[in-house]
Amino acid sequence: MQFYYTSGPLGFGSDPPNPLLFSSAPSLSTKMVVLTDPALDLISLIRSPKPAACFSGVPVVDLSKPDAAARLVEACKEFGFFKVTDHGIPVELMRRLEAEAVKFFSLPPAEKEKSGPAKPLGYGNKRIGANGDMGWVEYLLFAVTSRPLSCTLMDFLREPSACCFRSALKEYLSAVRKLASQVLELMAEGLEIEPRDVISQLVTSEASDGIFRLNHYPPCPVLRGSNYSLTGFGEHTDPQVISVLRSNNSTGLQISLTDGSWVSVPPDEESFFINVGDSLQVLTNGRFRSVRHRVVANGMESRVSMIYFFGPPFAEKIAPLPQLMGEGEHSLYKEFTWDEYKKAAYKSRLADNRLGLFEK
Ligand SMILES: C=C1C[C@]23C[C@@]1(O)CC[C@H]2[C@@]12CC[C@H](O)[C@@](C)(C(=O)O1)[C@H]2[C@@H]3C(=O)O
Ligand SMILES: O=C(O)CCC(=O)C(=O)O
Ligand SMILES: [Fe+2]
Repeated sequence: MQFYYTSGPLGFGSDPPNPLLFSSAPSLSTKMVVLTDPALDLISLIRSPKPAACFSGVPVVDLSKPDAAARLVEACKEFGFFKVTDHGIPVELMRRLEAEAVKFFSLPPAEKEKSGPAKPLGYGNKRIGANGDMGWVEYLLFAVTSRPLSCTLMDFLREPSACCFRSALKEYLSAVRKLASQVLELMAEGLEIEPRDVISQLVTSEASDGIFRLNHYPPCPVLRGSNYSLTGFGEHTDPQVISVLRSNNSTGLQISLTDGSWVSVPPDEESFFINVGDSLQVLTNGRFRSVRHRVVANGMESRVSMIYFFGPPFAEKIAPLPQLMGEGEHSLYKEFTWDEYKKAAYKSRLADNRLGLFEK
């Protein structure tokens, strides 16, 4: 493959024909590629064609079944990850919000950039966080609390034309908040600890630090016809208690198993995927593992994901729940507040072992 360097913008799907493509040859290995400066970033994101195996073992927790609490605890211990079905949230609501997100991401770059750059909230494009991480992704990151949504909205969402986006977002957030409460209460039940809301109240109080993210991984024309892929969102664990993820029917999400191998999570647009975050690993003194995950974009599909990250109030102490500790059991972690952890997390790179800093 040959690379030529030019200057000019490297855009996403809605832009004019991609300037990276110089010839119409079908495979990456035979393509002549003209590189714009930002395309240098693209090279670092290209991954070799080593596909992760499609994993049929993702634990599925049917919330209507009596064994939900036990299954969920088992999944959190083994994988830190599971899929939730029979959750009662209408798929139409998920599709409504997804359609609004797609509309936003289809706007001309200059329009989208009015809501950016993400610092860390707002519209972001390829740059993830403030410490040099890059991914083939554009996104919107909002702060969401149980306070009125209007407190935390970006300008474009305040405009009368955004009323459908606003109402879908509001309804979706409220439904997912209820789902998270239900899941966290089932966790307490499965762990046999009281009160049942001991974990859920951490993330549903007025002061809880909730973040909502809409991610768009556009197709990448350079990779069409090749079996190369791109780093969409690099490997990491989520710092919060849990993250509730819903995506369209595209592949890309991968999780790391206990042996360090990566497997691909089969998509399911009608279900939710739950990640155990670092804070829940600490609250359970390591019984639950916070799952390392990443998104690999394949260049063909457009992936849209929406993730609600449930964090505790800033002043909350993150320490193992006393109800859970066995006799003589010590905390594996130094004491810290969510504020301290979040500040440290935001100084780290995506792939860093953030909890390592707080291990005893
Ligand atoms: C590189 C970074 C992006 C991130 C903040 C950080 O410095 C390390 C944690 C990252 C993460 C991962 C989960 C969520 O997507 C996120 C919003 C979060 O709370 O922590 C992101 C942060 C981000 O994109 O700003
Ligand atoms: O977009 C996805 O499917 C997952 C992204 C993710 O892990 C994150 O935003 O923290
Ligand atoms: Fe994540």
